[in-house]
Amino acid sequence: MSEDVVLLTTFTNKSKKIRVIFHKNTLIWDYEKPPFEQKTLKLENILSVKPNYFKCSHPSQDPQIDPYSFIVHYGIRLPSSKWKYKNLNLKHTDPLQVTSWIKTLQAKLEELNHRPKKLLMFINPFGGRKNSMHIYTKYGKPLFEIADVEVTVNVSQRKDQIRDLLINCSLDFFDSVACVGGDGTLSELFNGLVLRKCKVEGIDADNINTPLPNPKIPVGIIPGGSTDTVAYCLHGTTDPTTAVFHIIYGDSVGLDLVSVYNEKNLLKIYASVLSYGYLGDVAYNSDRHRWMGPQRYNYSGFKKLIANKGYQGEVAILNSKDVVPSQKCYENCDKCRSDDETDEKDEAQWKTVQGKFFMISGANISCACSHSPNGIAPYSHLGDGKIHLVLVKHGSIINNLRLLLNLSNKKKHIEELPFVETYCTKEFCFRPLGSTSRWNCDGEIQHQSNIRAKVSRQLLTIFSRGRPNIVETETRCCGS
Ligand SMILES: Nc1ncnc2c1ncn2[C@@H]1O[C@H](COP(=O)(O)OP(=O)(O)OP(=O)(O)O)[C@@H](O)[C@H]1O
Repeated sequence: MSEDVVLLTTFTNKSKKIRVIFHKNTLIWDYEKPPFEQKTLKLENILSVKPNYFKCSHPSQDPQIDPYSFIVHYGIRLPSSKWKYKNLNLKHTDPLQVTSWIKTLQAKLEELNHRPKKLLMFINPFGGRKNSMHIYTKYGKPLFEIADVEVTVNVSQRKDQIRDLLINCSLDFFDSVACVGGDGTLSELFNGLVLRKCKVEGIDADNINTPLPNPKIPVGIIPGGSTDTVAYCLHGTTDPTTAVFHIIYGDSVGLDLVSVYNEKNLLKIYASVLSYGYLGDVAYNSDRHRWMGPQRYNYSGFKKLIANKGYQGEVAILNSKDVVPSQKCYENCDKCRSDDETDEKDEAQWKTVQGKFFMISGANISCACSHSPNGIAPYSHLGDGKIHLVLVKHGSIINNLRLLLNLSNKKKHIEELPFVETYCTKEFCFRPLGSTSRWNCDGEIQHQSNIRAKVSRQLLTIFSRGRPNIVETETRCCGS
Protein backbone atom coordinates (compact mmCIF):
# COMPACT_ATOMS: atom_id res chain seq x y z
CA MET A 1 0.00 0.00 0.00
CA SER A 2 1.45 3.36 -0.99
CA GLU A 3 2.23 6.22 1.40
CA ASP A 4 -0.05 8.47 -0.66
CA VAL A 5 -3.35 6.89 0.36
CA VAL A 6 -5.74 9.69 1.30
CA LEU A 7 -8.91 9.34 3.33
CA LEU A 8 -11.07 12.31 4.22
CA THR A 9 -14.36 12.01 6.08
CA THR A 10 -16.37 14.01 8.58
CA PHE A 11 -17.18 11.84 11.61
CA THR A 12 -18.92 12.42 14.90
CA ASN A 13 -16.95 12.14 18.12
CA LYS A 14 -18.83 12.60 21.41
CA SER A 15 -21.64 14.42 19.49
CA LYS A 16 -19.14 16.84 17.94
CA LYS A 17 -18.40 16.89 14.21
CA ILE A 18 -14.77 16.31 13.34
CA ARG A 19 -13.04 16.30 10.00
CA VAL A 20 -10.55 13.43 9.82
CA ILE A 21 -7.80 13.07 7.22
CA PHE A 22 -5.39 10.20 6.78
CA HIS A 23 -2.48 11.07 4.55
CA LYS A 24 1.23 10.22 4.48
CA ASN A 25 0.83 7.83 7.41
CA THR A 26 -0.60 10.59 9.58
CA LEU A 27 -4.06 10.97 11.00
CA ILE A 28 -5.17 14.58 11.42
CA TRP A 29 -8.46 15.62 12.93
CA ASP A 30 -10.01 19.02 13.60
CA TYR A 31 -13.17 19.97 15.36
CA GLU A 32 -15.57 22.04 13.27
CA LYS A 33 -16.71 24.10 16.25
CA PRO A 34 -14.77 26.03 18.92
CA PRO A 35 -12.14 25.51 20.24
CA PHE A 36 -11.25 24.39 16.64
CA GLU A 37 -8.46 22.16 17.93
CA GLN A 38 -6.34 20.23 15.44
CA LYS A 39 -4.66 17.00 16.45
CA THR A 40 -2.06 14.95 14.63
CA LEU A 41 -1.32 11.29 15.16
CA LYS A 42 1.42 9.39 13.37
CA LEU A 43 0.67 5.82 12.29
CA GLU A 44 3.70 4.63 14.29
CA ASN A 45 1.94 5.78 17.49
CA ILE A 46 -1.30 3.89 16.79
CA LEU A 47 -1.72 0.65 18.72
CA SER A 48 -4.68 -0.70 16.75
CA VAL A 49 -7.87 0.22 14.91
CA LYS A 50 -10.93 -1.83 15.81
CA PRO A 51 -14.68 -1.89 15.20
CA ASN A 52 -16.92 -0.90 18.08
CA TYR A 53 -19.39 -3.29 19.69
CA PHE A 54 -22.93 -2.69 20.87
CA LYS A 55 -23.43 -3.03 24.61
CA CYS A 56 -24.91 -6.48 25.34
CA SER A 57 -28.19 -6.46 27.20
CA HIS A 58 -27.46 -9.93 28.63
CA PRO A 59 -24.14 -11.55 29.63
CA SER A 60 -24.88 -14.69 27.58
CA GLN A 61 -25.26 -12.66 24.38
CA ASP A 62 -22.41 -12.55 21.85
CA PRO A 63 -21.16 -9.01 21.32
CA GLN A 64 -22.53 -7.48 18.10
CA ILE A 65 -20.38 -5.25 15.90
CA ASP A 66 -21.63 -1.69 15.60
CA PRO A 67 -21.30 -1.00 11.83
CA TYR A 68 -21.47 2.76 12.38
CA SER A 69 -18.39 3.34 14.51
CA PHE A 70 -14.78 2.35 15.19
CA ILE A 71 -12.00 3.14 17.64
CA VAL A 72 -8.42 4.22 17.08
CA HIS A 73 -6.28 3.13 20.05
CA TYR A 74 -3.05 5.11 20.36
CA GLY A 75 -0.39 6.50 22.67
CA ILE A 76 0.88 10.00 23.33
CA ARG A 77 4.20 10.86 24.88
CA LEU A 78 4.01 13.26 27.81
CA PRO A 79 6.79 15.82 28.49
CA SER A 80 8.01 13.52 31.29
CA SER A 81 9.03 10.78 28.74
CA LYS A 82 6.04 8.70 29.83
CA TRP A 83 3.59 7.28 27.29
CA LYS A 84 -0.14 7.46 27.96
CA TYR A 85 -2.99 5.47 26.40
CA LYS A 86 -5.70 7.39 24.48
CA ASN A 87 -8.48 6.47 22.09
CA LEU A 88 -10.53 8.18 19.44
CA ASN A 89 -14.09 7.01 18.89
CA LEU A 90 -15.45 7.83 15.42
CA LYS A 91 -19.05 7.46 14.20
CA HIS A 92 -20.56 7.72 10.73
CA THR A 93 -24.03 7.10 9.33
CA ASP A 94 -22.59 5.20 6.34
CA PRO A 95 -21.22 1.75 7.34
CA LEU A 96 -19.17 1.66 4.12
CA GLN A 97 -17.16 4.66 5.26
CA VAL A 98 -16.50 2.94 8.58
CA THR A 99 -15.36 -0.33 6.96
CA SER A 100 -13.18 1.48 4.47
CA TRP A 101 -11.38 3.39 7.25
CA ILE A 102 -10.94 0.30 9.41
CA LYS A 103 -9.56 -1.75 6.50
CA THR A 104 -7.19 0.95 5.29
CA LEU A 105 -5.77 1.74 8.71
CA GLN A 106 -5.45 -1.92 9.68
CA ALA A 107 -3.63 -2.64 6.41
CA LYS A 108 -1.24 0.24 7.08
CA LEU A 109 -0.58 -1.08 10.59
CA GLU A 110 0.12 -4.55 9.15
CA GLU A 111 2.96 -2.98 7.17
CA LEU A 112 4.73 -2.21 10.47
CA ASN A 113 6.03 -5.78 10.51
CA HIS A 114 8.73 -5.13 13.09
CA ARG A 115 6.03 -5.09 15.77
CA PRO A 116 5.85 -8.20 17.98
CA LYS A 117 2.96 -10.59 17.38
CA LYS A 118 3.86 -13.59 19.54
CA LEU A 119 5.60 -12.64 22.73
CA LEU A 120 7.03 -14.91 25.42
CA MET A 121 6.75 -13.02 28.71
CA PHE A 122 8.67 -14.03 31.84
CA ILE A 123 7.54 -12.73 35.20
CA ASN A 124 9.80 -12.71 38.25
CA PRO A 125 7.45 -12.72 41.28
CA PHE A 126 10.40 -12.26 43.62
CA GLY A 127 12.13 -9.02 42.49
CA GLY A 128 11.44 -5.44 43.63
CA ARG A 129 8.26 -5.08 45.65
CA LYS A 130 7.24 -8.62 44.64
CA ASN A 131 4.42 -7.17 42.53
CA SER A 132 5.54 -8.06 39.00
CA MET A 133 2.42 -10.18 38.38
CA HIS A 134 0.25 -7.22 39.37
CA ILE A 135 2.31 -4.91 37.12
CA TYR A 136 1.76 -7.25 34.18
CA THR A 137 -1.98 -7.69 34.82
CA LYS A 138 -2.63 -4.00 35.38
CA TYR A 139 -0.34 -2.32 32.84
CA GLY A 140 0.76 -4.98 30.35
CA LYS A 141 -2.16 -7.32 29.65
CA PRO A 142 -4.81 -4.74 28.65
CA LEU A 143 -2.49 -2.94 26.23
CA PHE A 144 -1.19 -6.16 24.67
CA GLU A 145 -4.82 -7.22 24.13
CA ILE A 146 -5.65 -3.91 22.46
CA ALA A 147 -2.58 -4.26 20.23
CA ASP A 148 -3.39 -7.93 19.39
CA VAL A 149 -0.08 -9.19 20.73
CA GLU A 150 -0.42 -12.85 21.69
CA VAL A 151 1.39 -13.17 25.00
CA THR A 152 2.46 -16.44 26.61
CA VAL A 153 3.21 -15.86 30.29
CA ASN A 154 5.74 -17.86 32.27
CA VAL A 155 6.10 -17.11 36.00
CA SER A 156 9.57 -18.05 37.20
CA GLN A 157 9.70 -20.52 40.09
CA ARG A 158 13.33 -20.13 41.09
CA LYS A 159 16.48 -18.11 40.46
CA ASP A 160 18.05 -18.84 37.06
CA GLN A 161 14.98 -20.70 35.79
CA ILE A 162 14.41 -18.09 33.06
CA ARG A 163 18.02 -18.47 31.90
CA ASP A 164 17.85 -22.28 31.93
CA LEU A 165 14.54 -22.35 30.04
CA LEU A 166 15.87 -20.04 27.36
CA ILE A 167 19.02 -22.14 26.91
CA ASN A 168 17.08 -25.35 26.46
CA CYS A 169 13.54 -24.74 25.15
CA SER A 170 12.33 -24.09 21.63
CA LEU A 171 11.51 -20.50 20.75
CA ASP A 172 10.13 -21.33 17.29
CA PHE A 173 6.63 -20.20 18.23
CA PHE A 174 7.74 -16.72 19.35
CA ASP A 175 9.00 -13.63 17.56
CA SER A 176 10.05 -11.80 20.76
CA VAL A 177 10.81 -12.32 24.45
CA ALA A 178 10.22 -9.96 27.38
CA CYS A 179 10.23 -9.92 31.15
CA VAL A 180 8.66 -8.11 34.08
CA GLY A 181 11.36 -7.64 36.71
CA GLY A 182 14.51 -5.75 37.50
CA ASP A 183 17.99 -5.75 36.02
CA GLY A 184 18.66 -9.23 37.45
CA THR A 185 15.66 -10.69 35.62
CA LEU A 186 16.68 -9.06 32.33
CA SER A 187 20.17 -10.42 32.93
CA GLU A 188 18.80 -13.97 33.24
CA LEU A 189 16.96 -13.42 29.98
CA PHE A 190 19.87 -12.25 27.82
CA ASN A 191 22.37 -14.64 29.44
CA GLY A 192 19.97 -17.44 28.46
CA LEU A 193 19.53 -16.14 24.90
CA VAL A 194 23.26 -15.68 24.23
CA LEU A 195 24.19 -19.08 25.73
CA ARG A 196 21.39 -20.69 23.72
CA LYS A 197 22.79 -19.23 20.51
CA CYS A 198 26.29 -20.46 21.49
CA LYS A 199 24.87 -23.94 22.03
CA VAL A 200 23.02 -23.94 18.68
CA GLU A 201 26.05 -22.64 16.76
CA GLY A 202 28.62 -24.75 18.63
CA ILE A 203 30.47 -21.69 19.94
CA ASP A 204 32.71 -22.02 23.00
CA ALA A 205 31.30 -19.27 25.24
CA ASP A 206 34.19 -19.70 27.70
CA ASN A 207 36.79 -18.60 25.18
CA ILE A 208 37.26 -14.84 25.53
CA ASN A 209 38.77 -14.65 22.03
CA THR A 210 35.64 -16.07 20.37
CA PRO A 211 33.04 -13.38 19.58
CA LEU A 212 29.71 -14.08 21.24
CA PRO A 213 26.78 -14.54 18.80
CA ASN A 214 23.87 -12.10 18.55
CA PRO A 215 20.65 -13.82 19.66
CA LYS A 216 18.73 -11.72 17.07
CA ILE A 217 15.31 -12.20 18.75
CA PRO A 218 14.21 -8.79 20.15
CA VAL A 219 13.84 -8.43 23.89
CA GLY A 220 11.57 -6.21 26.00
CA ILE A 221 11.78 -5.12 29.62
CA ILE A 222 8.89 -4.01 31.83
CA PRO A 223 10.38 -2.64 35.05
CA GLY A 224 9.38 -4.54 38.17
CA GLY A 225 12.62 -4.50 40.15
CA SER A 226 14.16 -2.20 42.72
CA THR A 227 16.40 0.08 40.62
CA ASP A 228 15.49 -0.84 37.02
CA THR A 229 18.56 0.92 35.62
CA VAL A 230 18.38 -0.61 32.16
CA ALA A 231 14.70 0.31 31.69
CA TYR A 232 15.42 3.87 32.88
CA CYS A 233 18.37 4.30 30.52
CA LEU A 234 16.33 2.92 27.62
CA HIS A 235 13.07 4.81 28.09
CA GLY A 236 13.98 7.72 30.43
CA THR A 237 11.48 6.47 33.02
CA THR A 238 10.61 3.31 34.95
CA ASP A 239 6.91 3.72 34.23
CA PRO A 240 5.59 0.23 33.29
CA THR A 241 2.97 1.54 30.82
CA THR A 242 5.74 3.35 28.91
CA ALA A 243 7.75 0.14 28.74
CA VAL A 244 4.72 -1.72 27.34
CA PHE A 245 4.29 0.94 24.64
CA HIS A 246 7.96 0.58 23.65
CA ILE A 247 7.47 -3.18 23.26
CA ILE A 248 4.26 -2.89 21.24
CA TYR A 249 5.66 -0.23 18.89
CA GLY A 250 8.44 -2.70 18.06
CA ASP A 251 11.21 -0.16 17.44
CA SER A 252 14.50 -1.36 18.81
CA VAL A 253 18.02 -0.28 19.67
CA GLY A 254 21.22 -2.32 19.81
CA LEU A 255 22.46 -2.72 23.36
CA ASP A 256 26.10 -3.55 24.14
CA LEU A 257 26.66 -6.47 26.51
CA VAL A 258 29.77 -7.13 28.57
CA SER A 259 30.99 -10.66 29.25
CA VAL A 260 32.89 -11.37 32.47
CA TYR A 261 35.43 -14.22 32.67
CA ASN A 262 37.68 -15.79 35.27
CA GLU A 263 40.86 -17.61 34.20
CA LYS A 264 38.86 -20.46 32.66
CA ASN A 265 35.16 -19.66 32.18
CA LEU A 266 32.56 -17.13 31.23
CA LEU A 267 31.02 -16.14 34.56
CA LYS A 268 28.21 -13.83 33.44
CA ILE A 269 27.15 -11.31 30.82
CA TYR A 270 25.93 -7.91 32.04
CA ALA A 271 24.09 -4.92 30.60
CA SER A 272 24.40 -2.17 33.20
CA VAL A 273 27.39 -2.24 35.55
CA LEU A 274 30.00 -4.44 37.17
CA SER A 275 31.13 -2.91 40.46
CA TYR A 276 33.77 -3.88 43.00
CA GLY A 277 34.28 -2.50 46.50
CA TYR A 278 31.50 -0.29 47.81
CA LEU A 279 28.72 -1.42 45.44
CA GLY A 280 29.88 -5.05 45.65
CA ASP A 281 29.65 -4.89 49.44
CA VAL A 282 26.25 -3.15 49.26
CA ALA A 283 24.87 -5.87 46.93
CA TYR A 284 26.16 -8.62 49.22
CA ASN A 285 24.82 -6.99 52.36
CA SER A 286 21.47 -5.89 50.90
CA ASP A 287 20.68 -9.35 49.54
CA ARG A 288 20.43 -10.51 53.14
CA HIS A 289 17.86 -7.79 53.81
CA ARG A 290 15.55 -8.45 50.82
CA TRP A 291 12.55 -8.41 53.18
CA MET A 292 13.03 -4.59 53.35
CA GLY A 293 12.21 -4.24 49.63
CA PRO A 294 14.01 -1.47 47.70
CA GLN A 295 14.81 0.27 51.05
CA ARG A 296 17.47 -2.39 51.63
CA TYR A 297 19.81 -0.48 49.30
CA ASN A 298 19.55 2.70 51.40
CA TYR A 299 20.17 0.75 54.59
CA SER A 300 23.17 -1.24 53.29
CA GLY A 301 24.44 1.76 51.33
CA PHE A 302 24.64 3.88 54.47
CA LYS A 303 26.25 1.09 56.50
CA LYS A 304 28.98 0.50 53.91
CA LEU A 305 29.56 4.22 53.42
CA ILE A 306 30.35 4.63 57.10
CA ALA A 307 32.47 1.46 57.12
CA ASN A 308 34.60 3.14 54.39
CA LYS A 309 36.52 0.04 53.36
CA GLY A 310 39.20 0.33 50.73
CA TYR A 311 40.54 -2.52 48.60
CA GLN A 312 44.03 -2.78 47.13
CA GLY A 313 44.08 -3.96 43.57
CA GLU A 314 45.40 -3.62 40.04
CA VAL A 315 43.31 -2.71 37.04
CA ALA A 316 44.60 -3.29 33.51
CA ILE A 317 42.79 -1.35 30.79
CA LEU A 318 43.00 -2.16 27.08
CA ASN A 319 43.77 0.80 24.79
CA SER A 320 42.33 3.17 27.37
CA LYS A 321 41.06 6.57 26.26
CA ASP A 322 39.90 9.47 28.38
CA VAL A 323 36.15 9.93 28.56
CA VAL A 324 35.30 13.05 26.61
CA PRO A 325 32.34 14.85 28.19
CA SER A 326 30.27 15.18 25.04
CA GLN A 327 26.89 14.11 23.82
CA LYS A 328 24.82 11.89 26.11
CA CYS A 329 22.90 8.90 24.77
CA TYR A 330 19.39 9.86 23.66
CA GLU A 331 16.96 8.60 20.99
CA ASN A 332 18.44 8.49 17.46
CA CYS A 333 21.91 8.68 19.01
CA ASP A 334 24.56 9.37 16.33
CA LYS A 335 27.30 7.67 18.32
CA CYS A 336 25.35 4.42 18.65
CA ARG A 337 24.38 4.48 14.96
CA SER A 338 27.84 5.26 13.60
CA ASP A 339 29.95 2.31 12.54
CA ASP A 340 33.21 4.05 13.44
CA GLU A 341 35.54 1.24 14.45
CA THR A 342 38.81 3.13 13.92
CA ASP A 343 40.34 1.92 17.17
CA GLU A 344 39.77 -1.70 16.03
CA LYS A 345 43.09 -1.48 14.20
CA ASP A 346 44.99 -0.17 17.25
CA GLU A 347 47.69 -2.46 18.56
CA ALA A 348 46.73 -3.87 21.97
CA GLN A 349 48.25 -1.74 24.73
CA TRP A 350 47.46 -2.28 28.38
CA LYS A 351 47.54 0.57 30.89
CA THR A 352 47.75 -0.55 34.52
CA VAL A 353 46.54 1.38 37.55
CA GLN A 354 47.37 0.16 41.04
CA GLY A 355 46.05 1.51 44.28
CA LYS A 356 43.53 1.35 47.07
CA PHE A 357 40.02 1.78 45.72
CA PHE A 358 36.73 2.60 47.40
CA MET A 359 34.94 1.45 44.26
CA ILE A 360 35.67 0.26 40.73
CA SER A 361 32.82 0.23 38.21
CA GLY A 362 32.77 -0.94 34.61
CA ALA A 363 29.65 0.80 33.30
CA ASN A 364 28.15 -0.42 30.03
CA ILE A 365 25.42 2.26 30.08
CA SER A 366 25.12 5.53 31.99
CA CYS A 367 23.34 3.67 34.85
CA ALA A 368 21.06 6.64 35.39
CA CYS A 369 18.06 5.89 37.56
CA SER A 370 15.54 7.88 39.58
CA HIS A 371 18.05 8.26 42.47
CA SER A 372 20.94 9.18 40.17
CA PRO A 373 19.73 11.24 37.19
CA ASN A 374 23.13 11.24 35.41
CA GLY A 375 24.35 7.87 36.63
CA ILE A 376 27.79 6.55 37.30
CA ALA A 377 28.90 7.08 33.66
CA PRO A 378 26.89 10.01 32.27
CA TYR A 379 28.52 9.88 28.81
CA SER A 380 28.28 6.13 28.33
CA HIS A 381 26.16 4.98 25.39
CA LEU A 382 23.77 2.07 24.90
CA GLY A 383 25.40 0.79 21.75
CA ASP A 384 28.81 2.37 21.07
CA GLY A 385 30.80 -0.74 22.00
CA LYS A 386 32.59 0.89 24.94
CA ILE A 387 32.81 0.40 28.70
CA HIS A 388 33.35 3.42 30.96
CA LEU A 389 35.64 2.32 33.73
CA VAL A 390 35.20 4.47 36.83
CA LEU A 391 37.95 4.25 39.46
CA VAL A 392 37.14 5.84 42.81
CA LYS A 393 40.21 6.08 45.04
CA HIS A 394 39.92 5.27 48.71
CA GLY A 395 39.88 8.33 50.96
CA SER A 396 37.86 9.85 53.77
CA ILE A 397 34.17 9.34 54.61
CA ILE A 398 33.69 12.96 53.47
CA ASN A 399 34.87 11.89 50.00
CA ASN A 400 32.39 9.04 50.02
CA LEU A 401 29.62 11.45 50.95
CA ARG A 402 30.71 13.82 48.17
CA LEU A 403 30.54 10.89 45.76
CA LEU A 404 26.99 10.00 46.76
CA LEU A 405 25.82 13.63 46.75
CA ASN A 406 27.35 14.12 43.32
CA LEU A 407 25.63 10.98 42.02
CA SER A 408 22.24 12.14 43.24
CA ASN A 409 22.64 15.67 41.84
CA LYS A 410 21.09 16.39 38.42
CA LYS A 411 23.66 19.13 37.69
CA LYS A 412 26.81 17.25 38.70
CA HIS A 413 28.93 14.62 36.98
CA ILE A 414 31.06 12.07 38.80
CA GLU A 415 34.28 12.74 36.85
CA GLU A 416 34.38 16.29 38.27
CA LEU A 417 35.54 14.83 41.59
CA PRO A 418 39.35 14.89 42.12
CA PHE A 419 39.48 11.33 43.47
CA VAL A 420 37.62 9.82 40.49
CA GLU A 421 39.24 8.72 37.21
CA THR A 422 37.24 7.46 34.23
CA TYR A 423 38.55 5.59 31.21
CA CYS A 424 36.87 4.45 28.04
CA THR A 425 37.79 0.93 26.92
CA LYS A 426 36.62 -2.29 25.30
CA GLU A 427 38.21 -4.61 27.84
CA PHE A 428 39.65 -4.53 31.35
CA CYS A 429 41.04 -6.94 33.96
CA PHE A 430 41.26 -6.74 37.73
CA ARG A 431 43.28 -8.60 40.32
CA PRO A 432 43.12 -7.98 44.08
CA LEU A 433 46.32 -7.18 45.97
CA GLY A 434 45.12 -7.80 49.51
CA SER A 435 41.76 -8.34 51.13
CA THR A 436 38.94 -8.87 48.65
CA SER A 437 35.46 -7.51 48.06
CA ARG A 438 32.91 -8.99 45.63
CA TRP A 439 31.72 -7.92 42.22
CA ASN A 440 28.18 -6.65 41.80
CA CYS A 441 27.16 -7.71 38.31
CA ASP A 442 23.81 -6.16 37.26
CA GLY A 443 22.81 -6.31 40.93
CA GLU A 444 23.87 -9.94 41.41
CA ILE A 445 26.90 -11.00 43.43
CA GLN A 446 29.96 -12.57 41.80
CA HIS A 447 32.29 -14.01 44.41
CA GLN A 448 35.32 -14.33 42.15
CA SER A 449 37.38 -11.12 42.40
CA ASN A 450 40.02 -11.88 39.73
CA ILE A 451 38.17 -11.11 36.51
CA ARG A 452 38.43 -9.97 32.90
CA ALA A 453 35.56 -8.13 31.17
CA LYS A 454 35.05 -7.54 27.45
CA VAL A 455 32.30 -5.64 25.63
CA SER A 456 30.41 -6.95 22.57
CA ARG A 457 28.91 -4.15 20.56
CA GLN A 458 25.10 -4.19 20.20
CA LEU A 459 24.86 -7.87 21.06
CA LEU A 460 21.24 -7.50 22.13
CA THR A 461 18.30 -6.09 20.19
CA ILE A 462 16.04 -4.44 22.74
CA PHE A 463 12.64 -2.81 22.25
CA SER A 464 12.89 0.95 22.76
CA ARG A 465 12.74 4.15 20.82
CA GLY A 466 15.53 5.44 23.07
CA ARG A 467 15.52 7.90 25.91
CA PRO A 468 14.01 11.23 24.83
CA ASN A 469 16.22 14.29 25.20
CA ILE A 470 14.14 16.56 27.38
CA VAL A 471 15.51 20.08 27.43
CA GLU A 472 14.51 21.54 30.73
CA THR A 473 13.69 25.22 30.60
CA GLU A 474 14.04 27.24 33.75
CA THR A 475 10.81 29.06 34.55
CA ARG A 476 11.32 32.32 36.31
CA CYS A 477 8.92 34.37 38.37
CA CYS A 478 5.83 35.50 36.39
CA GLY A 479 6.72 32.97 33.66
CA SER A 480 9.32 35.28 32.11
N1 LIG B 1 11.02 -17.23 41.26
C1 LIG B 1 12.15 -16.71 41.74
N2 LIG B 1 12.50 -16.90 43.02
C2 LIG B 1 13.62 -16.36 43.54
N3 LIG B 1 14.47 -15.60 42.81
C3 LIG B 1 14.17 -15.36 41.54
C4 LIG B 1 13.00 -15.90 40.93
N4 LIG B 1 12.97 -15.50 39.62
C5 LIG B 1 14.07 -14.74 39.43
N5 LIG B 1 14.79 -14.65 40.56
C6 LIG B 1 16.01 -13.88 40.86
O1 LIG B 1 15.57 -12.74 41.62
C7 LIG B 1 16.66 -11.83 41.70
C8 LIG B 1 16.16 -10.41 41.81
O2 LIG B 1 15.44 -10.04 40.68
P1 LIG B 1 15.56 -8.59 40.03
O3 LIG B 1 16.97 -8.22 39.81
O4 LIG B 1 14.67 -8.62 38.87
O5 LIG B 1 14.92 -7.66 41.15
P2 LIG B 1 15.63 -6.56 42.03
O6 LIG B 1 16.96 -7.05 42.50
O7 LIG B 1 14.64 -6.17 43.08
O8 LIG B 1 15.74 -5.35 41.00
P3 LIG B 1 17.02 -4.52 40.42
O9 LIG B 1 17.99 -5.55 39.88
O10 LIG B 1 16.44 -3.67 39.34
O11 LIG B 1 17.56 -3.76 41.57
C9 LIG B 1 17.48 -12.12 40.46
O12 LIG B 1 18.70 -12.63 40.91
C10 LIG B 1 16.74 -13.22 39.73
O13 LIG B 1 17.65 -14.11 39.13
